Amino acid sequence: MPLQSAAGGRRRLPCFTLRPRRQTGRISATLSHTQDLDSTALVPSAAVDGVFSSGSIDVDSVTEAEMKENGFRSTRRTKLVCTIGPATCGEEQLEALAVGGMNVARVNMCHGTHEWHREVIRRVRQLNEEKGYAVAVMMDTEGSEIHMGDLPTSSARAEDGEVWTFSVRHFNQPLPDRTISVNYDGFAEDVKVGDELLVDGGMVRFEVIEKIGPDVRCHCTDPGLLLPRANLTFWRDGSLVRERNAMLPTISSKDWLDIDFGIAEGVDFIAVSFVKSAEVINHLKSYIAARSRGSDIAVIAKIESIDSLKNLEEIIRASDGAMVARGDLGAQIPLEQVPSAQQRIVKVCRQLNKPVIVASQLLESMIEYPTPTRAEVADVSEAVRQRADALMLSGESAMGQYPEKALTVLRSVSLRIERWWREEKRYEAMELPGIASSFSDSISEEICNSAAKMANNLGVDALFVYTKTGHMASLLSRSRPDCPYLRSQRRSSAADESVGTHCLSEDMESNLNRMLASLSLFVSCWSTLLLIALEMLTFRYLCCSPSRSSLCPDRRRSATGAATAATTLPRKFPS
Ligand SMILES: Nc1ncnc2c1ncn2[C@@H]1O[C@H](COP(=O)(O)OP(=O)(O)O)[C@@H](O)[C@H]1O
Ligand SMILES: C=C(OP(=O)(O)O)C(=O)O
Repeated sequence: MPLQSAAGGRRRLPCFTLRPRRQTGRISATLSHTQDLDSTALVPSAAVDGVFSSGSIDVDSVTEAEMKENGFRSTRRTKLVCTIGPATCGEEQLEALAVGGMNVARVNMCHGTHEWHREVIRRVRQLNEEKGYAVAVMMDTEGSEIHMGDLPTSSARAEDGEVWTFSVRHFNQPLPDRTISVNYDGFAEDVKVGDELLVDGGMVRFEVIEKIGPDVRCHCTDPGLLLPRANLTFWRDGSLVRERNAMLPTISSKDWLDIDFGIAEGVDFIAVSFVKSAEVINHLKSYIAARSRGSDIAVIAKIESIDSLKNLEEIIRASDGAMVARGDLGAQIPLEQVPSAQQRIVKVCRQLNKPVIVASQLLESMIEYPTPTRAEVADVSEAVRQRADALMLSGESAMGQYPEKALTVLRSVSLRIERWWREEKRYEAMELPGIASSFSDSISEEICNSAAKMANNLGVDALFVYTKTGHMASLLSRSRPDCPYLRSQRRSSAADESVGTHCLSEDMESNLNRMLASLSLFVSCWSTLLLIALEMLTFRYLCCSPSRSSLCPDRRRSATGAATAATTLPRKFPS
């Protein structure tokens, strides 16, 4: 369905943005698991993203297709992040991912040049503009990790018993045979003979057998594939050696240049690698605010180190979201602790109302094979069951042979588990401690918790939230209602109003009536659509008989200033 632009022109509007700053009046991408119609903010998980404005509902073309195919309640809530690399950087490949449900394109600054990343970002924006997708862009910083340099080929294989040299010398390509450059000058000084050297968290293992100046000769003990710029950690007597590494700044001078690039390119998210404390997040946020006034680039903290686990709550509070970066995390803590760390991070994010991405090796075997292992499917299912907001593909989409198939697996497993959750766990209470810092916030929180519960108990098709800042919508999504919600956000900045998006009236009833009329276009196949609407300004409970097409308000006001409304939308077309 072509969508009505805020300015009145007919065009498709990308849904799913993080912010409307350059695309005011369009739907923008979120990481929200909850799909909200009007995702102009980074909303934690649960709804259909889109904007209700000027009497129309704007959703991106993929969500629109999903709504038509699966119905409101079964639209996908789990957002999908794809790392873009050589396998997916072309226009056609990017479009195939967008069609397949990619919500966020991630570019990893560890690889590629600014020109390469700029071109990818331009292509994503162009797809949004021209074809109605709403794919957000996430820039991931390299961070101050110790890693290998580039390899002469896209990968190399280290075999059992082979001797390889890790060197801090600056080589001209091609590198000598079985030689790997290391980015950290202190490496040769820090390691000791007998240390264990883990590539990519243990995908390949070596033992240090000799140090010769800048060269460290190692014996391969666990063979495997070496990928360019893979992370390196070294272990001594069973413990990670991290003293020197822990002293490195979280954001290196190269990262600052990349961040400037990201700000200039208007990325939607900046993911910060190896965050150790909340301080760096606050610092980056101030930097972004100073560099680009009015910018709402969301800062995602990658939880991938012992320090980040130690300071988890304060880091998540300071950030706009978090990523469970299991690749590097698994190199810093024993592998068997990664699942419980993931569960903890997801839970803290849910509680603090911050979106969380579960990343790395979800479908690792699909780098080479067209079908995932059963264990990988179980891993994806578990992340969805934990109610993570988003799942991320890394090598599977960046350099794998089956990026689209991997995305299809993520999408179908997410949909299946979400449905299972709705059907089987319908009345399971959520453990959501209060997070409000004021009485009025507490009111919002209680309303949202109750509305989600009511929506689940009544089996409603959608929640409608009328929100000024997006806060109510975000609180609603924290409760992960079974149904999607539609967000009407009344924008208030001068910039927004100047392009005519300040379009909702104070009269909730008329907003709802207009929204219902628009909604009927999406729900032609259902007999009724039961809605609950929330508004903070006035308390109203609205309902209407299934046979009436407009709201029949049973209005009750209270001094608290909270509001809910429920209505049914009649069948529009014969089944
Ligand atoms: N921009 C790029 N250019 C080339 N290769 C890339 C790019 N982005 C990702 N890759 C490849 O995909 C793999 C997985 O991507 P990612 O998880 O982002 O990187 P890493 O594991 O190195 O942190 C990388 O190891 C690299 O081989
Ligand atoms: C996502 C991760 O980060 P990167 O790809 O930058 O190593 C990870 O370590 O899991």
